[in-house]
Amino acid sequence: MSTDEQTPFDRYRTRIDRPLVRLFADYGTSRTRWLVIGLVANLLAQTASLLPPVVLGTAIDALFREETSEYSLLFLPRAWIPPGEVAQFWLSVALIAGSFVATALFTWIYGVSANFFAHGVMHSVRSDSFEKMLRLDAAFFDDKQTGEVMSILSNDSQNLELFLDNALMNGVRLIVMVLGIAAILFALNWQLALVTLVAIPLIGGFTVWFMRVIEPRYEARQSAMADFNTRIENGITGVILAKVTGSEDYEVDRVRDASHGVFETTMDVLKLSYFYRPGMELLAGFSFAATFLVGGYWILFDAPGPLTGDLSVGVFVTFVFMTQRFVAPLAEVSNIVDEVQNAKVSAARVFGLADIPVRITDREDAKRLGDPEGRVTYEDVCFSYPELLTDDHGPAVPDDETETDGGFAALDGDEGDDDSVIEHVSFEAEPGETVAFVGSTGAGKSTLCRLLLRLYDVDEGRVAVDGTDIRDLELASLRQHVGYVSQDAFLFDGTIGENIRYGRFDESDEAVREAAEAAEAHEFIQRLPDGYDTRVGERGVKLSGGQRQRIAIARVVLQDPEILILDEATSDVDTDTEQRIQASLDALTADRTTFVVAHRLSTVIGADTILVLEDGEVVERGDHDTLRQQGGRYAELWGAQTGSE
Ligand SMILES: Nc1ncnc2c1ncn2[C@@H]1O[C@H](COP(=O)(O)OP(=O)(O)OP(=O)(O)O)[C@@H](O)[C@H]1O
Repeated sequence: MSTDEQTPFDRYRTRIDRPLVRLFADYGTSRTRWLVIGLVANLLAQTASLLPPVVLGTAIDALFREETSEYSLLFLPRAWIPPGEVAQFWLSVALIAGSFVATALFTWIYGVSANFFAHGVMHSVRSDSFEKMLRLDAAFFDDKQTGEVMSILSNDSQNLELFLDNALMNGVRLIVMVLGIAAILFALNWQLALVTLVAIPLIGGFTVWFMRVIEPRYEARQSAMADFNTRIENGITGVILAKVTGSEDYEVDRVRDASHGVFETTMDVLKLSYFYRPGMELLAGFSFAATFLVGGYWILFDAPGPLTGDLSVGVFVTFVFMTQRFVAPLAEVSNIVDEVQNAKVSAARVFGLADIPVRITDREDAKRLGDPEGRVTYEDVCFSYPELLTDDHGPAVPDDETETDGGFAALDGDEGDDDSVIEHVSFEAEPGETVAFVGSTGAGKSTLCRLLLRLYDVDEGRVAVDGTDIRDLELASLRQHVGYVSQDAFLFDGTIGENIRYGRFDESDEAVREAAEAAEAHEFIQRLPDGYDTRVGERGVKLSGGQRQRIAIARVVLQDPEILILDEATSDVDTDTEQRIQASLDALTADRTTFVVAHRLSTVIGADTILVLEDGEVVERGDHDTLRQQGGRYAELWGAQTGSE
């Protein structure tokens, strides 16, 4: 995917307004308790940590100097201060020790609560994003979206986590520190406080500028990361193809290019970050140096320049300590800004995914498909694959709220019917009948099957089961009654038993074995070292194509649906096995409505109806004998395959 090509994710992402506010609104509110406890504890921890320098300053002036002044503390009522230097000394010790203990205790409370909040939010974000991904229309996965989704689940989740547990709490700490310190310094000596705090507006201005210029760079980096993930994903999935075509160098170059994109965009971010970070430290350092210079001069000589009054050593020491205390959190502003910016972009991507409308879903008044008889009707069905709109096709994002196509547009539309995959197809399959789709490659056979599963919706006409439009049925109940064995039988990493049981998780071992027997799979499974407990490897790579297909057939036998789709279900097995499977398939399909897609016409001889498709249109229909006698396209195909006239 080139970076100038916008994916639906990009399109919905750019519409997200204030993503971090939405993060709190959607995910934070149910966990406010933890957030509030965390914030309060953080506040108390930071306040307690400010006490020691104040107590130290007072102790210096009231106890340790020759000319002592009165012992008074900003936060302690005068009546609570004991008379006598020794008692005051012990009070100081107790206050300093107590504030360290309080800081430790509140830091622990805030750490635990803040993390409960942050990780709780992340848990929900991750699970919701995955669920959303799984519920997206099949058409999304026709495009290269996997890398994007992977990025959201890993990279973006991590960014949000950093924001929620680091940036948020450090931000609060920073605000408490700066405000708390400013208040204390102003109360102690407002003139010197002005000198110390003069850097604050500069720091603020510098930060606002930085946030403005860094945001587009973060977006570019995130996008480059997603491109890279997509490339890697593709590279790993296609590793065998790359090997057998000797294209390793080509793949490596493509990944290298994508990686270089990540490198360049990351450097763009870092160059600016590393300008900002030392800049911030310098400004904070100036504040410290200015305080030391002005305060030191004041004590050594007299109030400098326009400043007036006295400055005691104790107050000066408190200033020096306090200024240092706020230099450190200020230097952290850069990290906080980094994390906030990253999180903004990531949250927008998370909500970009969340906002992609799902078109193929249950209608509000959808009916459950009970125990269907299995009559299937296609009425004047037209279909073309939806295209995820790019700029060439107009905006994918609905311009007004009435448009609900979810960023899809059918390819035909205004551009004529050139891209139509199915054109005005009508037929009916009575319960228990077998209908075969034959025709040259790309004629639309598999597409017709996918329409019955509602992986896509028809553009015109309707597909009905027992007379009800499948768009009016609950999707799950429809799919429960339609079994599907496709050309490329997919297996999950897991055991053979688990794969047969997939979708019917409660079935007994006995039922699994019977299903395998019906699919002619039991024999080879038994010969495997761990039988039904043998792991099949990622995507089932440890099994042959034919073995995978037989497991997929066993899965559908176990499902026991009223309607069955066998889309080249036996294309990967040898003729011998095919004949054996065919016998069991015949038993399986006898009383079910069955759709068979097959290139080997010998497998469809027994079908009640054979539909011959050409470019999405039914050009011939009838049973085997009728079609052979017609001497048309079917007879031609039959002749080519069998060598007979
Ligand atoms: N997911 C998709 N997105 C866009 N176009 C598709 C998609 N799947 C198939 N097509 C196109 O639709 C047309 C019909 O494809 P389909 O898979 O239905 O053909 P088929 O008759 O089953 O072919 P085969 O015998 O090779 O399996 C083809 O032109 C194909 O390029």
